[in-house]
Amino acid sequence: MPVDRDDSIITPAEMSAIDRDAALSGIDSFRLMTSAGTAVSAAALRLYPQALRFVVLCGPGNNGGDGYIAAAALHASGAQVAVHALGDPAHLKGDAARACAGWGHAGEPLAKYRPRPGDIVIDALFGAGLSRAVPDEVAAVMRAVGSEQLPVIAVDLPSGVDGRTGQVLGESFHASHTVTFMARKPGHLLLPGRTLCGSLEVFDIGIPQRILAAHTSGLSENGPHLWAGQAHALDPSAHKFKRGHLAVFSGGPLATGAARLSAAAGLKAGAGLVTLASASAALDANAAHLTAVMLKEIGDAGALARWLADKRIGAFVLGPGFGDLETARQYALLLNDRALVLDADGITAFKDDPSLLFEAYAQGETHLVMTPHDGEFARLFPDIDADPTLSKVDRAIAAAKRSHAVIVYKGADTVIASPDGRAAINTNAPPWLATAGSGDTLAGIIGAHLAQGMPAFEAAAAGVWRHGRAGAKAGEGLTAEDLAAAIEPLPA
Ligand SMILES: NC(=O)C1=CN([C@@H]2O[C@H](COP(=O)(O)OP(=O)(O)OC[C@H]3O[C@@H](n4cnc5c(N)ncnc54)[C@H](O)[C@@H]3O)[C@@H](O)[C@H]2O)[C@@H](O)CC1
Ligand SMILES: Nc1ncnc2c1ncn2[C@@H]1O[C@H](COP(=O)(O)OP(=O)(O)O)[C@@H](O)[C@H]1O
Ligand SMILES: [K+]
Repeated sequence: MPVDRDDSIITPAEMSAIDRDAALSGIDSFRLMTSAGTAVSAAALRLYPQALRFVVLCGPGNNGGDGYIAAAALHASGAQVAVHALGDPAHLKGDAARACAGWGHAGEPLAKYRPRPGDIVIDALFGAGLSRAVPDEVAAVMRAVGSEQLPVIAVDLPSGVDGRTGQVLGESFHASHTVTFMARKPGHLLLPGRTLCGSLEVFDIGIPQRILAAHTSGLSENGPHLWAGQAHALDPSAHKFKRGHLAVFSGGPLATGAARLSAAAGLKAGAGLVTLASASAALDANAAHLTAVMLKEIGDAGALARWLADKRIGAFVLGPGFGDLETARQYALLLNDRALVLDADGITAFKDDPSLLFEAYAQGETHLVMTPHDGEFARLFPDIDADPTLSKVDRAIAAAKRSHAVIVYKGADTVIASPDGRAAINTNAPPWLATAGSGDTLAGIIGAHLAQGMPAFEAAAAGVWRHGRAGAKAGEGLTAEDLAAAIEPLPA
């Protein structure tokens, strides 16, 4: 897959490796810093031409170095500039020391900064090098700036946000704008980091694409580049079986709605046929509500085993509203050589013995997609969930490797991860997707993709993206029924 800096996401560790490689290939690191700091000053002048004063807060590392460059450029443009430093600037090293010398004015200590109306704060305290909770002195300035509601332009990352995880280490700035360099870091897209960045600008400081490509791990923002070539335009000679047959398992008589939402979404997402498999007790309730979706009586594992002789059924969705955990376990194990989306109760069914599920799906190409929310994730992967050092991306990848499944780790920052280490962070989901039945709809869309023969990672990534688009199109106040109706065609 070609590496595109617009889609790629690089960790701070990868950024350091890129930086080292750039230096080895003869690129002058001070020029990179100059380029970075100048981009920050340009953003400040562009966004806040009315500023009475730019206050640049400079830290002890290269993030601070970018700050000194920005301060000098703002001063040269005639703006009023004040610099406040954390620690003694005499201890700065390398490029940061050179940038500070270039600024050439005596700065004030950070603790002496008193925010005043008309200030625009440039946060150059910590970037990629933040390694622990910010000191109390920094937290106090963050609170003071926040209570004055001053605009903050963050250099690389809002200080306090961990670039690898998006978590806040102690306290952080809430930026109105963030200028980062080269490519986005996970902390710009994962929560809560995403909400603390304000508008995000990625500035190309001149590191060549080949160096980026050599160090990216396969993490990107979710989008059509991930399934390019896997989503086929409709063949004029298509018939319904060619467009894929999806089967969805219904819950009991009082819990049939979730599976119908999945089934309706699967049909709308492009499966040629969708069949709802229902035990006899729920047949009447389902029959009364189905039109285009077909209905089949499947009451136990024996009936399912007989039905599986029909190889045209390309994929299954098991879990939404299903209820009966023992039967869910039996069905999931019977389906182990078929493409399956396991959601909700289908996931919970394996909480006491997850390895039973993982071993059943270990053979061949990945053909299981699991769609846990936080609670379901913790049930199947309690140790991964409990490890505070892992980011949401790390957790999803570790879970995918262990379970031999594509993991769709849901939430406002859904992460899709494959056992082969590929991962994507989704960014197009509006908050009103948090509504009952929204996850059932997602499972149906992914099921339709699997039924059409898309590989599991691409099917899942495209499903999450279409789900987000449908949410945006249906708009605030949507219900899960509206969501299915708003699913748009998949761009080929
Ligand atoms: N990598 C690159 O190619 C480029 C990096 N640049 C800048 O360099 C930054 C990274 O620089 P550094 O690696 O020096 O890292 P930082 O400047 O983010 O911070 C590192 C310093 O802060 C200290 N530190 C970390 N956490 C602390 C805490 N909680 N309390 C007190 N001190 C703490 C460290 O001991 C170290 O001295 C990037 O964020 C970016 O702004 C730019 O100059 C452009 C080029
Ligand atoms: N704040 C949010 N912003 C965007 N998307 C969200 C948010 N909260 C939840 N979602 C999405 O909504 C869906 C909810 O799924 P789930 O928790 O299984 O609910 P349900 O079981 O009611 O269908 C998931 O796709 C999730 O990623
Ligand atoms: K910063």
